[in-house]
Amino acid sequence: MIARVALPVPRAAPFDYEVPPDLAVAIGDRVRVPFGTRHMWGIVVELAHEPAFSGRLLPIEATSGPALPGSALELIAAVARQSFVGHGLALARLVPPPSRSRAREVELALSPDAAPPPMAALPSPSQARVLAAVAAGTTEVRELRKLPGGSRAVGSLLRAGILRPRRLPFSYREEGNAITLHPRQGEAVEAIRAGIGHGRVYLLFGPPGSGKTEVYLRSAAEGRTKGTTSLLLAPEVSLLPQLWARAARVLGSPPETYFGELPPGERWRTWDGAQRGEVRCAVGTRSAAFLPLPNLGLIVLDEEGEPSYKQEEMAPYYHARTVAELRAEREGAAVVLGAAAPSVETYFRAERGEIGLLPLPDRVVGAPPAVRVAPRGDDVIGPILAEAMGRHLARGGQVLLFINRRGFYTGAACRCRAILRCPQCQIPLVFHLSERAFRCHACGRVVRDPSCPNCGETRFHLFGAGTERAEHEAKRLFPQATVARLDADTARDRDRILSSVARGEVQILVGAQMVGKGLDFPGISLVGILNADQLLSVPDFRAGERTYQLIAGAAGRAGRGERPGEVIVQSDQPDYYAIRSALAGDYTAFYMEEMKYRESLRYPPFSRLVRLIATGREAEAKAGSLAEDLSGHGFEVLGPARLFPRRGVPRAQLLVRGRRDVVDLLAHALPHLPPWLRVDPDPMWLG
Ligand SMILES: Nc1ncnc2c1ncn2[C@@H]1O[C@H](COP(=O)(O)OP(=O)(O)OP(=O)(O)O)[C@@H](O)[C@H]1O
Ligand SMILES: [Zn+2]
Repeated sequence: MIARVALPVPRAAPFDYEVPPDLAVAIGDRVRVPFGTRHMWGIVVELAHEPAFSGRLLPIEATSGPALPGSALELIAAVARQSFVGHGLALARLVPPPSRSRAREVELALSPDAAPPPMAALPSPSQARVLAAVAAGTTEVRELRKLPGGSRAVGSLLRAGILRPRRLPFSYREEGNAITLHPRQGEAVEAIRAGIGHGRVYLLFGPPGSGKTEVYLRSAAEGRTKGTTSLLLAPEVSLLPQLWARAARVLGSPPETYFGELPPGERWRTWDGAQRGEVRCAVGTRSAAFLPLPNLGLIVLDEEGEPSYKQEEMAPYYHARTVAELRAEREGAAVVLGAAAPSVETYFRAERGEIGLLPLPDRVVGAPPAVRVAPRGDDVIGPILAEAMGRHLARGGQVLLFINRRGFYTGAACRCRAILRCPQCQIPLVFHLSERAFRCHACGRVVRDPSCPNCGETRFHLFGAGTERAEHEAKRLFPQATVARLDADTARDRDRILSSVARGEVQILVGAQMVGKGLDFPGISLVGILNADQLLSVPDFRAGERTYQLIAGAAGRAGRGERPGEVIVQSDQPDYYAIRSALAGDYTAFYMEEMKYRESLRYPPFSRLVRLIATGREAEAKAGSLAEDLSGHGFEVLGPARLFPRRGVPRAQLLVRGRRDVVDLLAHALPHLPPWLRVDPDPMWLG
């Protein structure tokens, strides 16, 4: 017997190995094989009697763990094809390796009102000490082990199911009172329920606070009564605690979690549980779209327009929406794309009837906020915003300040007018106060005492504002208030920060991207968007769409409770269509204008783009001859354009523009990619 094994090497077809007679090997099995002078783990994708390879075949050495289901193998093969990488590489990057889950924190597994354990199971003195400590709030295993007999006691309590590992990092709790759906919500749930099992795709389109999340959860609950499972995806880890807590309330039991930052043991636990059919519902970020839940009935992408749904850092490049739709086709799952500001591509499909449109036109809580523009001026927090902050704080409201850059100063200029740049990536360096140093946001390099490469000067004029500076200004203006900052640099404390905002202990929350989305904090009455124009300065065909999404999303955080909401947008270009329509909360007005622009330049949805990135020596020249080649084959090619180097490696890109079939045509034209070339279909960003 021959096994074809997909190995984690780029762009290679599966390799043939011999199955030793004493080893049982099935499709989907993880196997260890010799490869060159090394050993590698791969996955069996096919069994055959005749080898396709004429040389001597080497035997499989070992197998490990449960087999991957066929549906997951095929799904990942389809994703690998679309992003021009080998099946083995895609499997290695998308399927977590088996790993033991180690509890770092524990909690009591019994609810307080549960029946006491039987006499025979009463804890020993050391177990009693551990239980008392957990009940008193010590949840870290490291601390509990320090108690006399603690190590063994923690282990036996975990095995007995009296303690359980805490599913970090979620401490957010949602108190449940039953909600009666509004008629529009009820209709949406009904439509989605009917689509489960038929692979239908819907756009659930409603402004912030229109009750979309409630619809996702009720649909998942409907699916559960039909015996199907659900996947609920959010664009950011920071949104998972709330989604998790609300899902636990509506579904009656907590969902599992899956996202890149989870410790390996936890990731494997969720994946393996899904494979075994033990998971009914999971919440996660884009990578959770691959979780092999059997009987998948529903996949939800909340805030589907968010670019973070696209994996663009590492092959296989994929968009969680595409993965969801592949699963709709193959597994019959209904897909719900929820958004207040959908991507233009998705709205276009809904408008043409290619996917179902489920509108939720009204806010279910509070009234729409009052939105005002204020000139940007020289202050990070201008006088109009400062006045409003004072007013809201005095009344006990919470304030959210949104700024799209992190760091303190976002640029440094020399007297000779040179801008301080990363020596390897050429992008402007950002000053971070926390490190008292400059940092490159592309490669992470830290520069402590820079001097001008042009004239040697060591003093610079610092300009621009990021989250750190906004935090600093907020503290200066309101010394009595508790100010917290949530951005990629404080993400480790995310759970603590969000919980204290939820408890009302933080008066002013300053944040980048991640605070602008679906957070639902009823205490926030004022939202200030510090520099709306900054969003537009990105030279990209999605700049307008991003601007609309970020303003509308951040504005949607205001006034979700009893207090009426107010939004102040600092901008010097309030008449620019993306800003004007975001201020009015009018997505369709934005969409109409945006479509004119996209059509005039033939950008998506009027075409499909594929980005080809050449890296390494002679990148531009290689891209140039590839461009000639592809043009010769009838492709419309834009470029080559030189990109900023990344970590000192030169880069250049081509864009290929075509119709729906352009990815397939290109795959035919480029059957063997050279190692210096990467292919990213439907790119989010072109720069
Ligand atoms: N039918 C309803 N009756 C009363 N309250 C509701 C109803 N539906 C939802 N809510 C509540 O209204 C608030 C907003 O709803 P939800 O979070 O579902 O809206 P959303 O559209 O998902 O918002 P966003 O897009 O801003 O995240 C929540 O606190 C939710 O519990
Ligand atoms: Zn750099």
